[in-house]
Amino acid sequence: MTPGIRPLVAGNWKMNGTSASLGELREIGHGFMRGLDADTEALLCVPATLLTRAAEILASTPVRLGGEDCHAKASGAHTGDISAEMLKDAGASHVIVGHSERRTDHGEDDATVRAKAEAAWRAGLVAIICVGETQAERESGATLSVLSRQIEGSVPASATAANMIVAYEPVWAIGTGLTPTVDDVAKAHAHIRARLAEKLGSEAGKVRVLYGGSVKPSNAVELLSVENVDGALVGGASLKAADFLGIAEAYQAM
Ligand SMILES: O=C(CO)COP(=O)(O)O
Repeated sequence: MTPGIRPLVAGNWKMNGTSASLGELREIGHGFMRGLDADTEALLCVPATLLTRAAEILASTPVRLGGEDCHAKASGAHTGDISAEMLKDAGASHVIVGHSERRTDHGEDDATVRAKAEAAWRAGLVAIICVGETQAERESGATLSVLSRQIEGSVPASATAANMIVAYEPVWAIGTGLTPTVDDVAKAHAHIRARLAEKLGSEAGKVRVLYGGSVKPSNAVELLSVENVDGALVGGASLKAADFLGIAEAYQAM
């Protein structure tokens, strides 16, 4: 945690969820209304097909909604793509950009990610910019240099703590059940904070830096109590209300 930063527990449903999953979403909303630590913010990033209904369900709860990606343009001839403006219109306040699955599956590079973050701001959304090294990069000792390059390339110079969140997601830890050691998480997050400070000055001290990659209720306290870890970006465990609420409860245990 970072003194003065309100932690955020964010879910990323990825390409999961149909109307049958809305019950879990409702339960998550109720869980946060039942008084989970008021100092912890909650966000669910869901497939665009669910946003409108999710917005209705979560309207009376403190849980915010996000998209999982956006196009860099506001509108136009881009079949199958969704703009930040459309996400906003459907009820989103946030959008994930540069997730490693987008970088890999769709060949998105840092410049694309930066353009998407700027598109998010144009639409009034908060951009959650993801960075993280692959297994091979980790094994070759390149973790910190990869993070430097991604921060340099993906984070626009006009980023602020109000319009951007950074998520450190080691690619090898996503969906594998593997997590870095607490020491490695601390080093990566301190490095990200330092690179942000070079770019954004004192504003960097207020930017939320989330950890993502196999976060679950049983490891949440350990991972979320690391210095400079200001919350979690949760994949698989955000699909079940009990698991997601269990992770959010980690902050009450601190
Ligand atoms: O990619 C992630 C969140 O964006 C992490 O996914 P898992 O929590 O399933 O490892």
